[in-house]
Amino acid sequence: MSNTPSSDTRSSDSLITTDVETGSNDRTAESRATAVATRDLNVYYGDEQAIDDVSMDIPENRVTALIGPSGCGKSTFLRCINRMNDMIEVCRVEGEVEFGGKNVYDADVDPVALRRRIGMVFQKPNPFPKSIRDNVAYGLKIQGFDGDVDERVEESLKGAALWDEVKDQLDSSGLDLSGGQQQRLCIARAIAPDPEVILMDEPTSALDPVAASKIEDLIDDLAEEYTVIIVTHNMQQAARISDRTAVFLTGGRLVEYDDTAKIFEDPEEQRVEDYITGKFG
Ligand SMILES: Nc1ncnc2c1ncn2[C@@H]1O[C@H](COP(=O)(O)OP(=O)(O)OP(=O)(O)O)[C@@H](O)[C@H]1O
Repeated sequence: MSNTPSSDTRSSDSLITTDVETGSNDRTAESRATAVATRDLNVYYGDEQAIDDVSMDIPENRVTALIGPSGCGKSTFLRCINRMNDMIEVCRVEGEVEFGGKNVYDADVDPVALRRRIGMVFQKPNPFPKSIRDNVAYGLKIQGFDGDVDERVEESLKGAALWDEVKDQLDSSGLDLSGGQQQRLCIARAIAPDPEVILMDEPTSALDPVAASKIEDLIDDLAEEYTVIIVTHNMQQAARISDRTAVFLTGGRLVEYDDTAKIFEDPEEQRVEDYITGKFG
């Protein structure tokens, strides 16, 4: 969302070569059911068009990366999926986002219920000024969860690879954790309501390389259970962790969308090659 490049972002742009490591995970390339599909999606902020007629099928239980230069609409696209753009008054969405057999923009879709099924993790870790336990339990309370909250908190913290580090301090403030731990706490909070899809908007760009690397490993694990859609400026990160990559270019156009290895090793479009080899962006 920010317009400023951050520590782990632009520096890597010119490093993409044919040696770039892609598809290091164990997931196979077999075709998957579609978790989320957009159809003729157009998004405007007032008179300015931010997404231009994007139709895209996003596979379930895979990591899909959205890459492209600053301002090309990646965050806008991500926010359409769970209707976070509803919060922006000047934002207008045309077209469809299909999820769970419905267009999420249908009048009878409750955005709050939608966001329980499509969780979100932001660029800057944003824990609540509450205990670690309450941070994770927060969404459960809102949804009237009637199971064992402590058990779900433990499962979620384990799922976010944080349990071992915090199990003896669940009543301490989430704000006392390191940045990387805070981001994993936010991931635990996002997975506690047991969503199907997790949206991540540059989740490592505010973190040091070690913390970022832990989150990358975690994203790989999360794809076992969830569909992960991630915006990143860091092309090496996209190459390392994603199965599919969508390249957006100026004006919110989806220029190429394919298996990650294909995008990084043999893209169809010259503009995509120029972008990933650092000729612009
Ligand atoms: N809340 C908003 N109000 C008005 N215009 C906006 C708003 N958010 C984004 N835009 C505009 O929409 C376009 C796409 O922005 P968006 O943040 O989606 O791009 P991005 O690719 O995620 O950028 P970045 O990589 O810098 O985060 C830009 O021209 C931006 O200025």
